[in-house]
Amino acid sequence: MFDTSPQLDCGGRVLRLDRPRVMGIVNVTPDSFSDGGAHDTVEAAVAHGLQLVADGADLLDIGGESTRPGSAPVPLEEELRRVVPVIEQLARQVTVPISIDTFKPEVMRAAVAAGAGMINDIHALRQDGAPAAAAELGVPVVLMHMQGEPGSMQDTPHYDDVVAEVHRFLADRIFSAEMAGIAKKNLVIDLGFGFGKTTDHNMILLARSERFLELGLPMLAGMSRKRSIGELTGRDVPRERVAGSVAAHLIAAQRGARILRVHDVAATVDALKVWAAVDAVPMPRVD
Ligand SMILES: Nc1nc2ncc(COP(=O)(O)OP(=O)(O)O)nc2c(=O)[nH]1
Repeated sequence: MFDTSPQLDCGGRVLRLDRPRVMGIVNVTPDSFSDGGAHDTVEAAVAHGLQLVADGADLLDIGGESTRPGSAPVPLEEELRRVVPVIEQLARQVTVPISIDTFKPEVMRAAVAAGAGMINDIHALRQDGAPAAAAELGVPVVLMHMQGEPGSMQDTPHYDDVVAEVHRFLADRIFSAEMAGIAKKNLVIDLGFGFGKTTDHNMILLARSERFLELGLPMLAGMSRKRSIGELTGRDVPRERVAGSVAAHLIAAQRGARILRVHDVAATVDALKVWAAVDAVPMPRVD
């Protein structure tokens, strides 16, 4: 069922998947929905990445383009200007793997050349040139489900069966990636919480996320501070959605997610320590 090779080789930096791992988010953007502008200089982004590693992050995800609902695309040169120096400096200062959150093949190439060891593609390699770039770079790739485009995806998301449709999409993207020459052991799936989905859709996917383990790949979950958490908790301010985010990611971990993409690393690491202690208790013998 679940891929038995419990690790990813991220450009020489190994990410073990024997237990849920925490991916710390470093958004080098002026407009990310929850922390836009907080780390949009190289110095601030590097300092934030170092802090997240100190807080216990097992890997970092560097993003130079906000994909929040209604966001506008960022030109290639601007995205490169934002992320490459941050990756270069962090790769020299931390030993954990670094992921690049992009769907542009040119950014993938520049980021890996700068020291990134994983590609996090919210478009699941659908951009022209992305499959070839990912195959040539040979680093793990996150394939995420999205319905529509960030600019309009939350207008009227609709599914006849959200689980079946997301499952079918991911199975198709896995096949397409393998046809492009990407080894299956280098693939990670992501249900894409909040990407063309209502809160009901997100909760159905979270509740049924074990269904996706049959695809035989590690699963990433990313609900951190998102609108659905705000709707469920009544917390309008994204930074105030920590407890709800931690709860959602614990549930995702219990249902098989092995990478949790979060803003609040310390709180998530603490919660996983409690979960691991309970998870370690042996099942009672059934004689
Ligand atoms: N694989 C994956 N990547 C993602 N990248 C960005 C966001 C959006 O969150 P954030 O980066 O905090 O906001 P913004 O896109 O506004 O920078 N969510 C995901 C996600 O759920 N999964």
